[in-house]
Amino acid sequence: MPDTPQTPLLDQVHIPADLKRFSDAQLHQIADELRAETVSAVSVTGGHLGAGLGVVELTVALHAVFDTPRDKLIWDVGHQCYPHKILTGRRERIRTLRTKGGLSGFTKRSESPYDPFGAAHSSTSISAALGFAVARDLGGNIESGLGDAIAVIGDGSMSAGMAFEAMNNAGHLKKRLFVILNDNEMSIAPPVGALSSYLSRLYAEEPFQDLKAAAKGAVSLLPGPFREGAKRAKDMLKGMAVGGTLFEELGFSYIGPIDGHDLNQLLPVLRTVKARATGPILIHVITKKGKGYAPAEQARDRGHATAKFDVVTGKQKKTPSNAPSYTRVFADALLDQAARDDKIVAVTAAMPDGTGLNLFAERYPSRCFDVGIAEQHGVTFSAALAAGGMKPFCAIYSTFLQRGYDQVVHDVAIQRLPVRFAIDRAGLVGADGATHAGAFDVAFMANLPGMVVMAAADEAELVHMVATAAAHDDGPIAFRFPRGEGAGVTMPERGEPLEIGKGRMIQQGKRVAILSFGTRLSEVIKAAEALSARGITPTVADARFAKPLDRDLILGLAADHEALITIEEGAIGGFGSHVAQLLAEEGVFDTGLKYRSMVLPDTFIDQASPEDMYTTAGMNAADIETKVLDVLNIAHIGEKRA
Ligand SMILES: Cc1ncc(C[n+]2csc(CCOP(=O)(O)OP(=O)(O)O)c2C)c(N)n1
Ligand SMILES: CC(=O)[C@@H](O)[C@H](O)COP(=O)(O)O
Ligand SMILES: [Mg+2]
Repeated sequence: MPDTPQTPLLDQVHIPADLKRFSDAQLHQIADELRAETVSAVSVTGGHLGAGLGVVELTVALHAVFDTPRDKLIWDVGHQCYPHKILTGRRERIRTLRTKGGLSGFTKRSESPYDPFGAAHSSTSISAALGFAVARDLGGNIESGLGDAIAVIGDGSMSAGMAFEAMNNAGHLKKRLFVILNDNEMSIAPPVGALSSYLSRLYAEEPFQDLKAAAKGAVSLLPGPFREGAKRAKDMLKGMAVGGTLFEELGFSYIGPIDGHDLNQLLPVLRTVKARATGPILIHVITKKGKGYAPAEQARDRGHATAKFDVVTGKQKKTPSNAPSYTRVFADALLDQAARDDKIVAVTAAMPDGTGLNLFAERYPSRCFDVGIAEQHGVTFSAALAAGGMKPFCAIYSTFLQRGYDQVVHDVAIQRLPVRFAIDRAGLVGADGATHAGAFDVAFMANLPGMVVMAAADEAELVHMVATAAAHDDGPIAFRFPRGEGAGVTMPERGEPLEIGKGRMIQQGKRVAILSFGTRLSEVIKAAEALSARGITPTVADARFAKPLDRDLILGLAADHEALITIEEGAIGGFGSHVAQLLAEEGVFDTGLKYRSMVLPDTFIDQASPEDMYTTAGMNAADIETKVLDVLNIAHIGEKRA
């Protein structure tokens, strides 16, 4: 594939309506050009590549047949939407994907009227499409108009409970609605579970589409070529009982499987359903993740996500790392614990590589469970594993754990079951932006009675926290750690369980104490060094625990200092709120203590590098220094930021 693609037809497409001027044969060429443009753009920005390449033809066909933005096209997750962005007026900015001030890597309402519903977490598209269909039928009125509603959902995302909740509701409401099931036999990792096997069976039987259509009398819904095949199949079917697909049982008409890379199939099918559908229809398309770009097709994850790369060789341009990633440190520490305790089991919700549990699965296949994109189930499953005498480590990104929150409360915390939550991607994550920020877990975990909540200040601490969690049998426990590489500290040979609810002193100083929870500690230390150079040496401590709080440490710091500042990589309502509550309850504020809490601001921060995002959040060393000077009333305005 060339580095700078020639795109003579694509150059004439500024909005999707332009596609309607081209013949079907020309649409084939546009699809080829769109694929090349997508590869070229992602080579510059990095990002989600494979999923977009797999839906190039589908994107062209949907936009050529339907009338967006009046028709609402809703991409599940949204990680496959780069070709859609190119066709919907954002081509000029496509090489800003996932960068500060640039295009989001997902669909986003504020970005374009062609993104009617934002996403980034999976399995929401059918609910959203149904909502638009119902709003349309009830006379809803929005600027872009309300036409058809089309959800495009992948086979991995289809496995989540939410998708089936929506199918159940849609089948009942019988609204005209289109669900395109984009089946590429991949999630981020190979998909798991019975639904995945079911889908494979659906298309393993070649004449299936004909047989099914004939059996259900849906022949008239199919375009010419299929109709003939179906009639032939009907003859073959005489006397043969064919059961409905799962989707038909849920009230959908089922069409497929069809080849999602063949516009000669996609265009007539979409045109037919657009002209004739009255109720909910599921169109099952078969595609290849990474289609058309060999390095993606051949990658283990089919090019799911990539760093910047060289288009010709496919070689990724990764910056060399100085320390192991937190994820890797967690994975190794867990393996170490698991080697000594055969009750330890691990649970991931479709993120084996992202959580590092792929290593656990390799070593202990029968003790590792990928439950698919099913965080709610994963949490309750872990709760029952704990109830059954196992020691589950439930490894879920902070942002995705939000989806399993009632299960955390109802199934884990209320029953005081010792589930160990390994919360990866805590804090601001960078290019994935606000949807993936691990901002809320401290707030939503630490308010639960009986939940222990820890944050690792560095990778050595993480090893100890894994050991602490393994040893903790008296109720649930959670530890959080960020995306990316560790601080490069000396690693302990082995993790040692920490005393629950005890922090540690880092340096003793005067006047002001900074109490850090999590990996901002390195910024705190930088700030402390800068302040020392000014003659103010702060006390620095690492809280380790947000729940239970180290009361002695906190009350001691409050008693011995004029001011106390807490800092954490989380939103309002987290560690700092618990500290404030303690100080208030103990009457410490009455004694005149100056208290400040540094938390993420009460806004959603758009994508940028994590460093830039923390600058926006006002949580880097310079901000901490400023906070200290402010609280001590030391004049500095203009001086530091000039
Ligand atoms: C609730 C939730 N859990 C996990 C993820 C992480 N994730 C993003 S894409 C993806 C795989 C989706 O697979 P599929 O829907 O088949 O799309 P494909 O990438 O194959 O096109 C996963 C697990 C997510 N975005 N949302
Ligand atoms: C789309 C999605 O949700 C994932 O692919 C996510 O982008 C992975 O993030 P990490 O790169 O932090 O694993
Ligand atoms: Mg898939």
